[in-house]
Amino acid sequence: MIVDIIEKNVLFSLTPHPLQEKLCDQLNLEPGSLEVRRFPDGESYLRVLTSVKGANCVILADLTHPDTKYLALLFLFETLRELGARSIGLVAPYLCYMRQDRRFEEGEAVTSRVFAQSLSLHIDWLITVDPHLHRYQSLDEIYSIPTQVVQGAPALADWLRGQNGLLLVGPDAESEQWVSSIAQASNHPYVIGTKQRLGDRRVEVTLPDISAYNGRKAVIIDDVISSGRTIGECVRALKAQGTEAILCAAVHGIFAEASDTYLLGTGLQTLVTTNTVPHSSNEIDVSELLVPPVRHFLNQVEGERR
Ligand SMILES: O=P(O)(O)OC[C@H]1O[C@@H](O)[C@H](O)[C@@H]1O
Repeated sequence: MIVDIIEKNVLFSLTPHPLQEKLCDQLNLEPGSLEVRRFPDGESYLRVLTSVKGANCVILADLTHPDTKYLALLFLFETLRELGARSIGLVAPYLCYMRQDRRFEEGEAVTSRVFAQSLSLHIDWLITVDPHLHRYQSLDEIYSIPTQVVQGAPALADWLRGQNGLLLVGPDAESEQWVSSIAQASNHPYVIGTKQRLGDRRVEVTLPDISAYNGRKAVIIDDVISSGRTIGECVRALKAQGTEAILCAAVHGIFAEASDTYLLGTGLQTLVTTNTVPHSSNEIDVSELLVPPVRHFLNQVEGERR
């Protein structure tokens, strides 16, 4: 008997995401349908409404505020498996729990490692954009599944390319990896500041003397904006040196505790982010950067089947 192999690739997302439709269109994925709600006691209800028997499932997840979303995601992964999904991959454009990458104080949980170990138990592959790799060299140090990292820098460089008279500003040593590659690709000079973190919402940023770049617009570049204090401090330091035209472009705009409102109050003229995290500042689309790695993993699974 000859049995036809029917390839079925379905994309699910627990919450609306700006990349959902773009990825379905560009990768020819079927949009999966879910019923998700909360019971009065706060527990999650989840029902998969699309048939997934034999299908490769791609889950697109906004992992900001992960503690409120992670259990529902686990329910989704395990239910898809029970319903016969052939493979389950996760596209987490923003990968949470990457910043606590060591035990800074005795007794602290190294949450990046615990989270990675837990996620690795439920999925076959993971794709993310610019994870906060600071003390880890690669995701392989904490994830035991195949992973691919997409760099947001080319998308930011494209946005900056046609603009003249800019000075790119990285708030701290960590940001140099992104800022230097964006500066090179977009042909703008850059400077890097020094940051001292004094608490969750308290940082101090010092910038080098930028008088040689008088008259240029400053564009602060960072990977993630959470409390917004790093960017806010950068704005303050730029203003102290007489720079008034200040823009900010970041990969992941989490904007915790309405820090977008706080930032616009600091005198920032423009604030743009990529669409890794849904927000009104999402001017830079990264969908095209995500297509090749998703295709890679889907082809790999299909290759194994044949
Ligand atoms: O200052 P907030 O916005 O809270 O945190 C974001 C900053 O903290 C760092 O880990 C990031 O690279 C970024 O510079």
